[in-house]
Amino acid sequence: MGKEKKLTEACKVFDEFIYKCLSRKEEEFGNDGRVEKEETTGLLKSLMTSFQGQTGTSGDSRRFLKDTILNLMIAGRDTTSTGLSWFFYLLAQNPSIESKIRGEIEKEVGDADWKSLGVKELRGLVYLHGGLCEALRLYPPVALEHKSPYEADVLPSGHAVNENSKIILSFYSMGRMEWIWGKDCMEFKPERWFSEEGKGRVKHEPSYKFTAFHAGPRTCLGKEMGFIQMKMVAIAIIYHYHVEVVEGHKVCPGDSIILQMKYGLKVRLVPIN
Ligand code: HEM
Repeated sequence: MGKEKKLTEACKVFDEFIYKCLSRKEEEFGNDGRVEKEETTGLLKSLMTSFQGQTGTSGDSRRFLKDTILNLMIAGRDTTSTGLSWFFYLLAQNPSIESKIRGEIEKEVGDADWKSLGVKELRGLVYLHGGLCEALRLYPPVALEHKSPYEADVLPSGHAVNENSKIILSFYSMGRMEWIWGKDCMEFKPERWFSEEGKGRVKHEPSYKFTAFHAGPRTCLGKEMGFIQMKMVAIAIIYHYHVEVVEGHKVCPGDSIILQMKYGLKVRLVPIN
């Protein structure tokens, strides 16, 4: 019926797609299904190597692998794309920051072969890193979280909770609280993330303060990967284009688990000469 039927059909499409990818890789490995460690490149091959013989709770090793891949796809897709949309929206409101980031990219990356860009080169892009952190602070893709305690407990605030309590955390609100981020908490300010110890270094903020990736034992496993993906896309766009939001286009959050834009982000890309 309705949404449930659509969801069941969508799950089937996902499963078929992932099983097909698995079959292709299995063919590469030959009939005995063994994967030699030295040959392993890419995420799928790495997972297949590490999961050999493991079945998870399903008791089926192929299903376990499929579910893990699906989990990574769901966790890592809309979060990074939503983070990037809000980042470009904020850049469009702050063209001077866009220019500073472009200057940094030209200095640190320049005409380098884009395909060979690695984590080392990305580390030097502190302005870009600060800008992305600001976008995630002001518009965290996972804006709300809820948790229930395992057993009755007392929170550090003094509030008593029991196993039926539902604790709602608003990362969106926390990113905009003056007592956490200071008087300029509503400003998009990449400099907030510069270390005071030395030029060109990023300031570390504890995950219980910068909560976009959650904190504690169930913190995001793909944080570093998410930053790498967002930086690669941001560099490629900012280096070549100035981004303008189309005049009159309405930007506001939609009603979804992920803080997506209700009407998307319509932009005009103006080539940089
Ligand atoms: C801007 C990008 C991202 C943001 C803001 C983000 C945010 C989060 C948050 C808030 C959680 C906690 C969810 C919860 O407890 O209910 C989480 C969990 C998780 N994330 Fe991310 N994420 C991002 C990118 C990624 C990427 C790229 C991957 C992997 C490809 C990934 C994999 C995961 C996984 C596997 C978990 C579950 C961890 C666990 O429960 O033990 N994330 N993420």
